[in-house]
Amino acid sequence: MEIFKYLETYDYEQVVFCQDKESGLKAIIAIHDTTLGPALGGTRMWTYESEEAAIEDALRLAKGMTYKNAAAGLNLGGGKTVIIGDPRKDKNEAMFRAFGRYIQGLNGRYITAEDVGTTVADMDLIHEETDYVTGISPSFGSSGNPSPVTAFGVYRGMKAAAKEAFGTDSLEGKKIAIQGVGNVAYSLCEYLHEEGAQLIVTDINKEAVQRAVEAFGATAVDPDDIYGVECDIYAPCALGATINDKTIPQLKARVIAGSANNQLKETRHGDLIHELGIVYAPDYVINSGGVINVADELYGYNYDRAMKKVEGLYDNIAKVIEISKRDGIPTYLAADRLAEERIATMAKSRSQFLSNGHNILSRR
Ligand SMILES: NC(=O)c1ccc[n+]([C@@H]2O[C@H](COP(=O)([O-])OP(=O)(O)OC[C@H]3O[C@@H](n4cnc5c(N)ncnc54)[C@H](O)[C@@H]3O)[C@@H](O)[C@H]2O)c1
Ligand SMILES: CC(C)C[C@H](N)C(=O)O
Repeated sequence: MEIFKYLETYDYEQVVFCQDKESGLKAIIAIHDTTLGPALGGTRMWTYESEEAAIEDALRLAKGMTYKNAAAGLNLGGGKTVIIGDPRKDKNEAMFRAFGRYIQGLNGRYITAEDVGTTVADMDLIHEETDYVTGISPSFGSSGNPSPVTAFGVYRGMKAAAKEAFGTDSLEGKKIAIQGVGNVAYSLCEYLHEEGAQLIVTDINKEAVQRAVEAFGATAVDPDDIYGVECDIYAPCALGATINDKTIPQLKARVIAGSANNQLKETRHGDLIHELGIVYAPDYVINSGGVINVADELYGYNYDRAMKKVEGLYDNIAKVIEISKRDGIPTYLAADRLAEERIATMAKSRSQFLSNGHNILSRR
């Protein structure tokens, strides 16, 4: 990978490599764009096949956060961290403390939170070293685990997409196929069950499936069978890239709305589902409830205020659908347009000179 060429092509600002031999920390902080404000994005801990794969993931995820935060209406830029390691075996206190010091060194250009493989307890350790961390324990007056709020946002966005496909946003009696019933999807199931939807679930973890079957009367299917089940809505809530050449021909759903990041394997798959008339709620718009929730901590966390904002994801998805119809483009492109237009507008409105503590006048 020619790293500077890549950074230049996709307009990245900064990449920071962090290592601490004693604790085993190997982390990459990628800051994509801070036009709207400091870069906020979670820390993912994962066993990568190679260092190059880890760098690529950090870069891809950081750019995704620029778009997610912009489309969510947050005054925040995009960044992300990956820590190379097995979250079940390789974590220790010193590692997260060392990482916290690296974040502090960025002096507020990057703010972190949870992502795959990291928890509220890890954020609390980072918080020992820096204030530039969110999603820490509610005992600090913070928002804690973002997953239930992400789920609420997915529920609201799903209703908006259903309105477009079925003419009503009621999910009562709708058959909804859910891939992965982890943290986000279990809470999502609660909302859907409450509204009277029929749930079909799958997970590679049999206990997670059993829990959903018992709590919500869900029907369980094998992981490979979820794409082809008779349903109205497909909710990808596990990994990315599940909308691809192999799965699209199997889909019976008229709506795709789920929490997973990077659902389209390639952008052309977004074109394909659009041509098939499937209403796709773009991943980074519908799953932005978590980041909206943790971002509220920056104002002094207020649960009701955060939930009110997340409730508004119904309107965000409706807006994306409206742009898609107005401009005759797939919804994934409409979402990009929404984010890019906001960044461009704010960049213009900020071009006015503002004196700060480090300009020449202050040194006189
Ligand atoms: N947690 C949040 O607030 C949040 C916010 C935005 C986006 N997301 C995204 O939503 C998705 C789910 O997040 P989560 O926090 O619930 O994670 P999680 O790890 O709690 O849940 C994911 C579930 O998917 C299952 N799974 C993995 N591979 C599978 C497969 N091939 N088939 C079926 N099931 C499979 C896992 O066993 C697990 O139960 C992730 O893609 C994450 O990046 C989460
Ligand atoms: C800041 C975090 C809560 C972000 C979350 N991991 C996401 O992908 O949106």
